[in-house]
Amino acid sequence: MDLESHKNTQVLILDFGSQYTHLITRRIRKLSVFSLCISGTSSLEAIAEHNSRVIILSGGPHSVHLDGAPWLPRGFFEYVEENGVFVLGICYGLQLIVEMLGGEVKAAKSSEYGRMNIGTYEGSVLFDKAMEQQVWMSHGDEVIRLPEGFSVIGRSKRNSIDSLKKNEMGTLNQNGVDCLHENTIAAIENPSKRIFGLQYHPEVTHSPKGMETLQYFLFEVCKVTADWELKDVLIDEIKTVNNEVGPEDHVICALSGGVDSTVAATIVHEAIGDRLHCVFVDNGLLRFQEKEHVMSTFQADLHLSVTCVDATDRFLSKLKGVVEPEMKRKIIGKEFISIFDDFAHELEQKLGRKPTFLVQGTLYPDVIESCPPPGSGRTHSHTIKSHHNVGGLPKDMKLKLIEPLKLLFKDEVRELGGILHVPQGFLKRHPFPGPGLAVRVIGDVTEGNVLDTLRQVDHIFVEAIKQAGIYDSIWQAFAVFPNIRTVGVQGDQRTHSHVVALRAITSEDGMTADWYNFDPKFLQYVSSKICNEVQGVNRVVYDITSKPPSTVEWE
Ligand SMILES: Nc1ncnc2c1ncn2[C@@H]1O[C@H](COP(=O)(O)OP(=O)(O)OP(=O)(O)O)[C@@H](O)[C@H]1O
Ligand SMILES: O=c1[nH]c(=O)c2[nH+]cn([C@@H]3O[C@H](COP(=O)(O)O)[C@@H](O)[C@H]3O)c2[nH]1
Ligand SMILES: NC(=O)CC[C@H](N)C(=O)O
Ligand SMILES: [Mg+2]
Repeated sequence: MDLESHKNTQVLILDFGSQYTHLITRRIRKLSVFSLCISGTSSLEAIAEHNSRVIILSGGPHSVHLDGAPWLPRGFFEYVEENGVFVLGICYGLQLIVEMLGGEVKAAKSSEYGRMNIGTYEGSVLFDKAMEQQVWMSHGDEVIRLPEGFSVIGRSKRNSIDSLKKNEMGTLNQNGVDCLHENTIAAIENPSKRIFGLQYHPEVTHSPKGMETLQYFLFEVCKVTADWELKDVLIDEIKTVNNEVGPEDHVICALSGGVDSTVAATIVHEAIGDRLHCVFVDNGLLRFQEKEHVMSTFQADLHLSVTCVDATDRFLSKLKGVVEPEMKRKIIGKEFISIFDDFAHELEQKLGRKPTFLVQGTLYPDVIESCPPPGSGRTHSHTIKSHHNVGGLPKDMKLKLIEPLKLLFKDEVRELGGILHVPQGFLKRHPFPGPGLAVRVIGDVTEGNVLDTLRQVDHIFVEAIKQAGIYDSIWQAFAVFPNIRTVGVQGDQRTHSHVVALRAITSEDGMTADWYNFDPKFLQYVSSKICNEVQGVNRVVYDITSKPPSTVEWE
C-alpha cells in the first residue's frame, strides 16, 4: 500500500518531535485502526487530505511558551470543529491546545520525569470512573490556566492522593483555577468541542493503563471502527507496485538475507514475477561464512533469482583510514548504490532494457532515526544516525526506490512475512545492519585483522546462544571490537591484547531496547571460549546499557 497517500487514515498523528511518537502509531495499529504520522507543522490542506476522524498531537522537546516552538497551522481548531474531528493532545500536544486556545502554560517549579501517580475524576468523558493510576511523565512545563470550556479531569499526585478530594476537584472543574497547585494538571477535556488532553504518555508501557485509555478514547469516545488488517498492506502494496512499474519494466532488489529485504522482495515478486532481479552484496563487512550461508538458503528456500556481487575490495579501499561513524555510514550507503547502478547496467546488456527501480527493505524505524526526509513527519526531532539505506543514500541516485515496508515496524514485517509463507528461518533471523561489521569495529576497519577477529568472536557468541536455545528470546546479539588493548596474563605470560564487547538486547522494534539478562554461567562459558580460541583477545565485557541512553549498535 502506498501508505503515505492512504486516504483512510482514521487516526492522524501530528508529530512534534517526541521520542515516543512512533509508539502512538504502533499502539493504534495494534488496535486494528490505521494510523499515520505526519509533521506537526504540516499545512492545514495536508492535514485535511487525510480526512481523519481523530487527530492526536504528540509530545515534543519544545516549550509552547517560548519563541520558535512548533505551532499548529492557522485555522486548525476551526477545521476540527467544522468537521467533527476528535483531538487528543499528549504532553506537548496538551500544552499546545491550552496555549493556542487562550490558557496558560509555564515552566513548572519542579519537573515530572518518570513514574507518577495520578487521580482521575468521576464523571468525565475520557475516564469513565475516578481512579488512581500509575503513569509515565516526561515534562518540565505545566498548565496553570485552562482555556474557556475546558475542565480538569485528572491530577498528578505529588503529595498524598488523599488530598485529591472529590469536592475540591469539583471546584476546579468549574473555574479551572489551580488551587491545588502542588498537584499538576494531568488530564483535561472539552467534550462539546471534542478536545482532550493528557499530560502523561499513555503510549509507553510504563503507563500500565495507557493502552486501555487509548482504546476507550478511540472506540467509546470517538466511535472509531477497527477495520484495518496488516494483510491490507499486502494487497495495496502489490497494486501500487503494479501501477508504478510498467509491464515491460525490470526491477532490482537489494537482498541482504535479512527479514526486511526478504519480505520486500517476496511482495514485489508477487506483483511482477521474474522481472525482479535480486542482488546480494558481499561488502567485506559480513559475519562468519555469511555469504555462503545466505546464498545457499536463498537457493534452497526462496524461489527468487539472486546474483551475488563480491565487492569486498571496493568497500574496504574506500573505508581505509576512516574512523568517523557517520562518515563510514555515508561511504557505505554511496558504495551500495554505485554497485546497484553497475548491476542495472549489466542487466541492460543482458535484457536490452535498463531496470529503473530499486527495491529496498527499508522500515519505519530506519526512516525515523535517519535524516528525516521531507514529509516523513520527523521535522522536530534529532537525527540519531544515518541508516545506510536512508540518510546514507547519495543525492544524485538514478534508480527510483520501491520501499513497500517503509512505514511498517519489524514485528509487522515478520507478521506479513508469515502471511506470505516466507520460511521461519528468514523471519526469525536477528537483524543485521547493512553497514555490517563497520559499525561494530570502533576506528579503522581495515587495520590488521580486526574484521576476522570480530567475526570469530561474534560466531562463538551467537552459536552459543543458539545452542542454549535462547536465540528466539533475544532480539539481536552480536560482538563489538572497541579497539582498546588491555593487560592480561595468559599461560603465565603478560599479554597486551584486545578487549571485545558482547551485546544482546530485547526489544519490540529496535527503537527502544533493554539488555538481555543471561545466566552468569552462560557468560562465563562464552568468555572463556573466546579468550581460549581467539588470538589477540584477553578480555571480554558485556554491555549492560539500554536504549536510550545508548543505541543498539556502537556506531
Ligand atoms: N549485503 C547486502 N546486499 C544487498 N542489499 C543489502 C545488503 N545489506 C543491506 N541491504 C539493503 O539495505 C536494506 C536495509 O538493511 P536492513 O539490515 O535494515 O534490512 P534487512 O537486512 O533486510 O533486514 P534485517 O534488519 O533483518 O537485517 C535491506 O533491506 C536491503 O535492501
Ligand atoms: O540496515 C541497517 N542499516 C543501518 O545503517 C543501521 N544502523 C543500525 N541498524 C539496525 O537498526 C536497529 C537499531 O539500531 P541503533 O539503535 O544502533 O540505531 C538495530 O537492529 C541495528 O542493527 C541498521 N540497519
Ligand atoms: N514530553 C513532552 O512533550 C514535553 C513537553 C515540554 N517540552 C515539557 O517539558 O513540558
Ligand atoms: Mg540487514
